[in-house]
Amino acid sequence: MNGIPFVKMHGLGNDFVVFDGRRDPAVLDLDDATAARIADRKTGVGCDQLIVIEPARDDLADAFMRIRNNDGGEVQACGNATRCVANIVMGELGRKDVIIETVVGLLDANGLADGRVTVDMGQVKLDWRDIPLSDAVDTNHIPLSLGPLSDAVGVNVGNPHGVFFVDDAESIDIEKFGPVLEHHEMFPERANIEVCSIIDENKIRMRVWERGVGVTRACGTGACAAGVAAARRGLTGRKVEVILDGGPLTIEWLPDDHVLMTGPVATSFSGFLHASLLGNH
Ligand SMILES: N[C@H](CCC[C@H](N)C(=O)O)C(=O)O
Repeated sequence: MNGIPFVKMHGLGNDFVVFDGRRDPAVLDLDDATAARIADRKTGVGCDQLIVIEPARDDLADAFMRIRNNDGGEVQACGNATRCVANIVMGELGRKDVIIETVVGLLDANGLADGRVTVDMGQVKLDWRDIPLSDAVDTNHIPLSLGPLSDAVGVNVGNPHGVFFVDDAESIDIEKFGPVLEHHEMFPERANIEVCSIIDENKIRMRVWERGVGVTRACGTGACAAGVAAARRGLTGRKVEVILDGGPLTIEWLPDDHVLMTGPVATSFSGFLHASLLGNH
């Protein structure tokens, strides 16, 4: 069978096509259009994010992870994919602690006995300039409202998030409000939009509209943003379980502003990408 090998993986249903650019240089330096073609759920393999594992640049890292959304755009962070890539690298190296490099820094990952993976997603940023926002506002109360959503919390987890709290997250038409908020002028780099309801001081229900993708079953960086936002508002403690459409993630916001995310990894299938999808006819 010819073609470029890939592995189809997911984290709570947030799904990925994972290529190994260390072995297949043809998948290095993909352009946005090619990435979108591969991610297309009808004529490509189909995924929320397209991931390419590359050789590490930093001597401390075991591998570099490049992340592209379903729309082909390259982004800075993807928590669920980080667990999947870490799981691959742990298997290659035969150890449970690995370091995954991204465009925004080094992420420590640790494999647990139950098969889940904990990733230190780095230090969250809370200043308006770092979200980023277009106005110098208090990021704990962003003056943004649309329909039933108002008073967002801005959090950067390597990527931008706008977190809204409501009484019942399930009742919000996120397909209607998500795209408008994703592209709102308040977010110069657009934003991932989370809609959350507090179950108790240790548990949050969250749904997500992802930048460059749409509604996904789970978003690791979004869960980190929701956990931090809830703690900032005094709605929960600093360690919470975030219940996503696809299942739970455990999030802990440490005193040094690092955020730990723990969750599962799953592999669906392996395959071979036909060269025509790479634009090589
Ligand atoms: N699903 C990913 C988030 C991808 C974020 C991406 N949509 C962006 O544009 O930042 C996660 O598990 O963290």
